[in-house]
Amino acid sequence: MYGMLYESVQHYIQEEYGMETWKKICQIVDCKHNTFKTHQIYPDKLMPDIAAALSACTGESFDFCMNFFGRCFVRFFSNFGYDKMIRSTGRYFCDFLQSIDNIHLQMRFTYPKMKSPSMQLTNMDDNGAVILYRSGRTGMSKYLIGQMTEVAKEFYGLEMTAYVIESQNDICGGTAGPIKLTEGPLTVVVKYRLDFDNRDYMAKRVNIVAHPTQLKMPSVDLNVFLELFPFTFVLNHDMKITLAGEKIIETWILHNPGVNPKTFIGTHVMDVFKCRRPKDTKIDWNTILQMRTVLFEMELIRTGHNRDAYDAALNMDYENFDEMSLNEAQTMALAKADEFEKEQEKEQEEAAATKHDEIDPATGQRRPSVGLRSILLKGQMFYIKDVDSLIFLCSPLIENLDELHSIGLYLNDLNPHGLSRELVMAGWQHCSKLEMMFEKEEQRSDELEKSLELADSWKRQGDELLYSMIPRPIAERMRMGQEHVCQSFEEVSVIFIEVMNIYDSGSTNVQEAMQAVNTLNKVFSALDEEIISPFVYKVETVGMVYMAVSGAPDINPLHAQHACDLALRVIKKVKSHNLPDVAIRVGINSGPVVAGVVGLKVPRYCLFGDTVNTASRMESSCDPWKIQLSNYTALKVRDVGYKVEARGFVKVKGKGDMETYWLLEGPEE
Ligand code: HEM
Ligand SMILES: Nc1nc2c(ncn2[C@@H]2O[C@H](COP(=O)(O)OP(=O)(O)OP(=O)(O)O)[C@@H](O)[C@H]2O)c(=O)[nH]1
Repeated sequence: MYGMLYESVQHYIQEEYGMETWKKICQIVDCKHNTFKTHQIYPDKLMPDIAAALSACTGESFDFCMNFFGRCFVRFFSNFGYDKMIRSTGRYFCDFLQSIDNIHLQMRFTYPKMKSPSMQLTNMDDNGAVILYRSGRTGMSKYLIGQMTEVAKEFYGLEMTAYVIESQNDICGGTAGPIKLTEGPLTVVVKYRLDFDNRDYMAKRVNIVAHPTQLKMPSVDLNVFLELFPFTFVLNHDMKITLAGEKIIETWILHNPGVNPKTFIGTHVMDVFKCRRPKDTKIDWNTILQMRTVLFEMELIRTGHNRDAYDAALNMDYENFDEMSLNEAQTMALAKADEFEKEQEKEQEEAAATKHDEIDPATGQRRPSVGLRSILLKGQMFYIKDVDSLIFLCSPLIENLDELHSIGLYLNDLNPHGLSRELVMAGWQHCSKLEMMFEKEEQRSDELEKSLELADSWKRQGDELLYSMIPRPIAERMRMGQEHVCQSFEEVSVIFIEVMNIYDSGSTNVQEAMQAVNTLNKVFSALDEEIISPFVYKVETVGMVYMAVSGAPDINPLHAQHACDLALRVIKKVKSHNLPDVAIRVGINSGPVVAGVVGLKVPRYCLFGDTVNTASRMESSCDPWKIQLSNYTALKVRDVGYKVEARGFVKVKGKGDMETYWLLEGPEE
């Protein structure tokens, strides 16, 4: 189903139920589309699925939601200017109800793959009307009620109530899908009673019938009709073709080269035509008599090329074949047969080359057939009392020049007074203009999608950069506009790691400096890989020193263990890199700190307090490849199974003698 219907649903759900509800619905139905493209086709099941999800989110019934979507569509398409089309269908609501099919037919160029429903008015009275809806889609019957209710109110100022009189296959559809009792597509048929004040319309009809001065005119010979409408045909009570215009016969021969031309007259209409609209209509005398306001679409059946039958029609005797003895018609027919034969072979090769499933899985729509198109006649069935027959007054529905050619017709075949020629030319211009517009729109929406993806990736990179400078929870709070103030923490564990023997600061050798940077980058990257948020957070690197903390900004009672685990992991990891001469040493201390973001240009998350100073001293007074813990930290982890060894008293700058410990191992796994 075209995206336009989904755009209206998304627009009004966001407007009336809020963005959060829409996001929740997208989650429930697993819809990945940020936006719906008007002219793109999406799976039909999405509509009932969204209704079921909205029903779950709001507690409204499924029918209420589908009705709401129908009303949204009418309100939404007014933004596209289609309201003018609705208002121009007629003075009264009944005029509109009789034109819905035609409205969709006008949309064929804009929505070429549209599979619109058919609606026909079967009865009307002062208090309303009865309408018959047919569709190949399930779940839309309440949607239609919403549309008609909204049109009656918005465009005709009428309060209308509608209810279902009888229905067939009217199930809600969606992911569960329609329950197919028989093979082939499901046809939904629903008969509605519409109650509204219809007195003006009924009164108008009486006046028109009663007043016009009906001049007594001589009756017209039916053949005149057939000249005026060369694609017309006449049906008797058995629905057999008794008369037909020359163009429809000629087209039929063209499409059935192997069949005797004379068999067209006298054949049952359904042996040479398929009734495309209204869908699933029983073609018998009484039914058709009731449907004289309905627009029919009849498609000519093509039996394709059949050489043997063709020759029979030409009663050719190939044994004593003498090209010179052929008459003109036979020569033409023979040439046509050869031409068709070549075209059929080419099409069969093309069809084989591009063999694909009949139904496009993405949209559930039937793929267009390959090869010659048959002709579609659109018109109305009129009863002519004088000859007690039905006449199908119609014109070919041909959208553009390509289709005209594919049917094997020319502009001259189309009756000059009809609109078919204009339709073809307009369609052709319209199509080429529209194709250009579609391409532009597709380009624009693809560019939009790309720029959205680019913006997303920039945002992600920006976030990563930000989180590398400021812990995520702090950054999120600042992004919400919360002023970040300093925070004090009762107890954290601060870890200092220094990379040793990496560079002689007195050296002026550029090569050595670059080597040192590369090695340092390798080591620091290895340390970064061991930082597991939110247990440990990297605070900064200053020179050869890497500083981390556990217990801030996310409070963590196991901060001492997590700090020791990190230290043990990094010693093991850096050792495994076997970098020549390089060593590291680690110092850890636990205690209170104050933490906050400082600076505007390059904001940094910093820790303050003596705990930090002491942790730094634990590192700067540590031996290579060792982990030195302050007394407080060692006692904390020793109680939970970490192996520590007393180092004794160490003279620590600015602290005097301090009792410290080596960390040997983690708790038994
Ligand atoms: C005037 C502007 C209108 C436009 C541009 C329009 C266009 C469309 C389009 C594109 C579809 C989707 C068909 C597909 O994707 O195969 C559709 C379906 C539908 N339209 Fe319209 N339409 C219009 C008016 C109406 C009105 C006034 C009604 C009824 C009151 C109506 C009844 C429906 C229904 C019930 C469907 C659902 C499809 C189904 O049941 O099979 N439309 N329409
Ligand atoms: N990387 C880093 N080091 C810190 C931080 N706070 C303190 N230190 C270090 O911890 C050690 C002890 O700090 P203080 O007791 O203030 O010593 P100081 O006199 O400022 O500096 P020294 O010259 O090292 O004695 C010093 O080497 C500081 O560089 C910090 O936030 N980041």
